[in-house]
Amino acid sequence: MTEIRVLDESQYRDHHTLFRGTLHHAAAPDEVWEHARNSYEPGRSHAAFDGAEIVGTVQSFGSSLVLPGGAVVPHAAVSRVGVRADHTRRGVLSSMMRAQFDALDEPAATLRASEGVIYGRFGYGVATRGRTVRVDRRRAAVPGEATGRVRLVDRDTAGKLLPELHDSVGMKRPGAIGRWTGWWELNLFGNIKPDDNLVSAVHSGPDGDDGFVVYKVDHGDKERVLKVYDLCAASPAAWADLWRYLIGIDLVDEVEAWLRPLDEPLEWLFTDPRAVKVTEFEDETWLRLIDVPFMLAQRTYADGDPVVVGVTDRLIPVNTGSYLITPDGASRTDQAPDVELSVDLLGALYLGDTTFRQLVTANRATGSNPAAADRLFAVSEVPWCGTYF
Ligand SMILES: CC(=O)SCCNC(=O)CCNC(=O)[C@H](O)C(C)(C)COP(=O)(O)OP(=O)(O)OC[C@H]1O[C@@H](n2cnc3c(N)ncnc32)[C@H](O)[C@@H]1OP(=O)(O)O
Repeated sequence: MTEIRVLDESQYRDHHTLFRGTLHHAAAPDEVWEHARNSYEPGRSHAAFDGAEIVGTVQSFGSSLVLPGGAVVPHAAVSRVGVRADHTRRGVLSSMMRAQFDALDEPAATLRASEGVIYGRFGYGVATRGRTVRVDRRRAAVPGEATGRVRLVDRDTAGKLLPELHDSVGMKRPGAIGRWTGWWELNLFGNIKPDDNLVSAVHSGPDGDDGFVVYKVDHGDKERVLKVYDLCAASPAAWADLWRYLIGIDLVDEVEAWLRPLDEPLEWLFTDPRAVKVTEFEDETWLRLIDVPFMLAQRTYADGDPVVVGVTDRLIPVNTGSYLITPDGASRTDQAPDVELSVDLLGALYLGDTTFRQLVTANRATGSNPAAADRLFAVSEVPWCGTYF
């Protein structure tokens, strides 16, 4: 019999070690733990206990989420989900997920999934996706002249400047999430070996700093690949200048950027569209609407006739019901639904990555006129997060 408990500070390292073990990694050495410990926030780490032993973990970080229309709501970034191999497939994760939903104050949660079959049953749906691109540096040219300036910054400067810039520049597109202090420490600046040549560059335009890129050059046997980890820009001009800068760096064969927005118009930026090869499409954000009425009321809708959406939620039954969606907003209703779907699929639709028509075609939702719902849920920009955790 396992019991789910919220951990205190003295148990965080055991939590971390158990989770790493489920990914087949050894326990973190002290120098890595020094950075990882700062990502633990009070009251946000659950573990499953079998007697005195931890056999499962879940965790979340306090964050925010940008919605269609620009509203920003609190959001929980869920991570470090793992169950010890000798305790899997007996409901441990299911119990931890329930305990986590009960404990969370945020109306929505997102995660990155290790496998595609795990999280739908818990109400998470694929809400943003990304594409990995490789740019042949010698074939890529950006017409015109740079309009701003790109300057390299050292790691200490980047550690102060980039979080501020992400807050102002990176929180525009629906799907973007606020980065917590521990994210920066663990992902970009803390957990980096001294010989890792991670480079940060900041763009400034007429109104000051308005974009940045973080990258590293890998020296392979045959080719040198510049890998872009992070690229944010406030304007098309800053975005074009940052790419112009990247393809201008000497002793590089290819520029690879992982999980970029599906609508990033690189093929239109370079004179030769074939300089860009898409090497992968991947799901990025898995979104769980925890408070469905609140979340439906927070995003905006396009013009169109009113539609009633019927939602079923097995784990959080209070969400189950019908919602009237109009160009002015969303509210509960007793009317019969025009389209019906489960909460994981509402998560997939919510930011605009997929459509009712696609889900009805794939037999995942029902309704005779999905196009009417799609008109209301239509967005002008493909949602994308850009923050891996
Ligand atoms: C956000 C992140 O941290 S992503 C990282 C996720 N962690 C990992 O991938 C680490 C390795 N895997 C694990 O630790 C475990 O297998 C977990 C956490 C994925 C699943 O934990 P479990 O305790 O086995 O899940 P639980 O027993 O509650 O399963 C619930 C249901 O999901 C199914 N399920 C769970 N994991 C999987 C899986 N990997 N593949 C297929 N089905 C799965 C179960 O069969 C069960 O189905 P049922 O309700 O029809 O019986």
